[in-house]
Amino acid sequence: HDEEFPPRILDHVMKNAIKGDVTNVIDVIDKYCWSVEIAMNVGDVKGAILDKSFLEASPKNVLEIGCYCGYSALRMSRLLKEDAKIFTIEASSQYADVAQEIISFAGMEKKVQILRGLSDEVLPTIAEKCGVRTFDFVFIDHAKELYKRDLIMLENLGLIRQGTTIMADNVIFPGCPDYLEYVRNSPKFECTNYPSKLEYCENREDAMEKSIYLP
Ligand SMILES: Cc1ncccc1-c1cc(O)c2nc[nH]c(=O)c2c1
Ligand SMILES: [Mg+2]
Repeated sequence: HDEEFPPRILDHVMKNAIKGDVTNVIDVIDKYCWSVEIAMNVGDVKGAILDKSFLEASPKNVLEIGCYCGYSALRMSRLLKEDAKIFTIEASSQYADVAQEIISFAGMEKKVQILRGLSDEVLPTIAEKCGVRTFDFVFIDHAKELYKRDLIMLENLGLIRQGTTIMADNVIFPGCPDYLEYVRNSPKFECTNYPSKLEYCENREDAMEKSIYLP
């Protein structure tokens, strides 16, 4: 991916969005990505699917794996209930720097905490570091080859509980066949597929997969 997109979107947001207005920041990012250049945000169409599952779950503790520029963290933060929080893991310090700026510009820095590092390095200590026992909602949107490994890690570390909702982006494109096979064949997960399109595209199929953990 174009390494230079993050600084460009940050600059565009600072110049064109309303400081402290999270809905406007989201809208400005979507308009830019539809009109100027595609970026790997979950986007507005799949974002609406994420919103709906998020509201149904009404979570207190939220985990995101793959923050990128903070777009999906902002989408979820605007729907958070009182004293709820989002913890988002980002391995790229360049992405994390930009995400921090965008999240702060939108006024959501108290609701979203970025954890810098690789998911398999952050997850083992996240409970005590963040003062969280289990997560109520998890959004997986990082590298497709790590989805299955990280879900198994969440289970083994006891970071998900009876009823936790796990949403996964890109289960068609780029696609994560081993993850899908794992959750759909496991008796511990109730899965629902939401067909959609790749962000900011009209003609490429993608989908989100919702998995409710029922151990
Ligand atoms: C945008 C895009 N274009 C062509 C090929 C792949 C992608 C793409 C789309 C996404 O939503 C992604 N989400 C998380 N991590 C990714 O690597 C990723 C990549
Ligand atoms: Mg994605």
